Amino acid sequence: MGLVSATNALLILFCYIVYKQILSYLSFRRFEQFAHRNGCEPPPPGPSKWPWSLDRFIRVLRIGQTGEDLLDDYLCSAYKELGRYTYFGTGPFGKRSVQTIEPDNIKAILATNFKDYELASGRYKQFSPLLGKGIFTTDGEAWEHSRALFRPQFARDMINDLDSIERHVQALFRAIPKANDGWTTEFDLMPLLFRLTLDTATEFLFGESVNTQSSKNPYTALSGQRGRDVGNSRIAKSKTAMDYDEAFTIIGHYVYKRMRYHFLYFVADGFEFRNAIRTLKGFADLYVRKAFESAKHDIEKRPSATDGRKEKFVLLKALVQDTQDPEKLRDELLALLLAGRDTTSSFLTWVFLLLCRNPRVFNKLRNEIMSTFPPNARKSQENLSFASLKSCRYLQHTMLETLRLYSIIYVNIRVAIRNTVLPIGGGPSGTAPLAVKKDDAIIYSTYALHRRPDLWGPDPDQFRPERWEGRKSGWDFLPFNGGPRVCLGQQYALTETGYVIVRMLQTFDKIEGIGPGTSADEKPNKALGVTLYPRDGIKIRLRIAND
Ligand code: HEM
Repeated sequence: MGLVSATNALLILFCYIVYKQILSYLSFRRFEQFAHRNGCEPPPPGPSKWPWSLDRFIRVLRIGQTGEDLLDDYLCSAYKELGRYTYFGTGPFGKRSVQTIEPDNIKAILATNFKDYELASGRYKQFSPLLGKGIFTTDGEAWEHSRALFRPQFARDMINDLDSIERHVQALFRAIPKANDGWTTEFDLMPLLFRLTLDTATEFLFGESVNTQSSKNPYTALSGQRGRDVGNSRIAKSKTAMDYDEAFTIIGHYVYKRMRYHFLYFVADGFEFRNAIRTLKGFADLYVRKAFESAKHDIEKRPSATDGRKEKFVLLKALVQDTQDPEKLRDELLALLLAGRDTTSSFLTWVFLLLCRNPRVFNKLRNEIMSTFPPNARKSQENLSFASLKSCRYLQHTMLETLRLYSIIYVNIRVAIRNTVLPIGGGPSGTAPLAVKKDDAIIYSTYALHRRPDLWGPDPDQFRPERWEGRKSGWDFLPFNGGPRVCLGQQYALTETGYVIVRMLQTFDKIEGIGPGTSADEKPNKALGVTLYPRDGIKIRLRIAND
């Protein structure tokens, strides 16, 4: 009896496998016909030598030991080796992918054929322990809903509130250690910038800053203040600024590992990761509680309280009106916080590292800032606005050049949800369209795109803001992505970064590099996490300006 049922089970399994093979064959036939109908030709295979690209997979896994630069030595060099900007790869278990840095192809994925793609299910796996189902891990109606909910937060008048940024910039100035010789002492600017953006992002997004910079020592607890502000929760009392800082960093490391480990992503897990996630979730819970408290307060409040004035949009309030589910609310808040904090701080860090490595640009930019925004600090604040920052050309060019060289979200991925076509990259000359099969992953790196010599000139690795003179950016420059899912915080990030640069250069007139990567003859090491940032921070001294 046992033998009969085992034989039956084997037979069923065999039939199932045959059935799946037939389905797969038919689907491939349909795909080939689709490719033929659309005049598509295949792209060249990638540079891997072993089946399923296992050699490249192992190389990525071992990058920590070999010391290779994942972006320069692995990713960009593959395009150089092949002499092509689009190639086809087969990953573990035969998973198909197209790697491309053709502007037309990226435009097709992100805009023209947007409906043919979704965010990789891989992203959900990599981020889900932290973000759950937030704007970064959803597609379709759920994503549209979140985006519509957030959009009013990014309107021009919301971004233009530079007073609140100024308060945090003042806290940054106080945190910079001064010596008695008119210079600062040697210090690492990076952690201070990361704290600055956590403070500004929480104020901008949630109406109340965590003020990590304002405690006497930024590494000690801030719980008293937070406890009072957001209700005496246990979490508020037990966590410190350092915890949050560290939690963000730890999570960044794990997300990077999970990306590198590909289908083995679940191996990059453990107590440290889960603990960091718990810390951040606790952090977001402070704001969830605040949102519920203020919603309750609004219900109790009499309607005349607004005095007929147009009420300011308050994101927390809008979120609470939308959902009463605390977990959903927390997922949304965490997604926004991660988007707002790590990106802008990484961007600011690269700006100052590049200025430090390029004294010529530093001096030119400072001269332009000092003539555009009068030197008197008080007056200069009044002159600073979204519009005046935009009109300071060399400032804008310096920011764009930084984003070109160090694209903060350095690599991205989409998955085809139906058979579709990419306009370029197929055939022997690479000019034919190529067919994309349902479930194929399209991987595009803006880091590599921004360093293509045919698009950016013979010196794509050089920091030269002047290259932006008279240049209009299109699909060859995508630090904020493009199409319907373009970054919501783009203008906010550029305004905040421009503001911080102006205030720093008004206050300090010389920058002297001390740590690794701060001089022009030494390549800075990169750290890849959720964002791309300098691995060694920026160890510098600054001279306090007299003008
Ligand atoms: C230099 C700073 C920033 C860079 C380089 C950047 C880059 C990006 C990129 C590349 C995406 C697209 C991700 C994807 O679809 O795969 C994105 C999306 C997004 N960003 Fe930013 N970002 C920055 C700052 C900010 C800030 C400050 C905020 C909020 C305060 C923000 C909020 C968002 C949101 C909500 C999305 C999701 C849009 C959607 O999926 O519809 N970003 N950002």
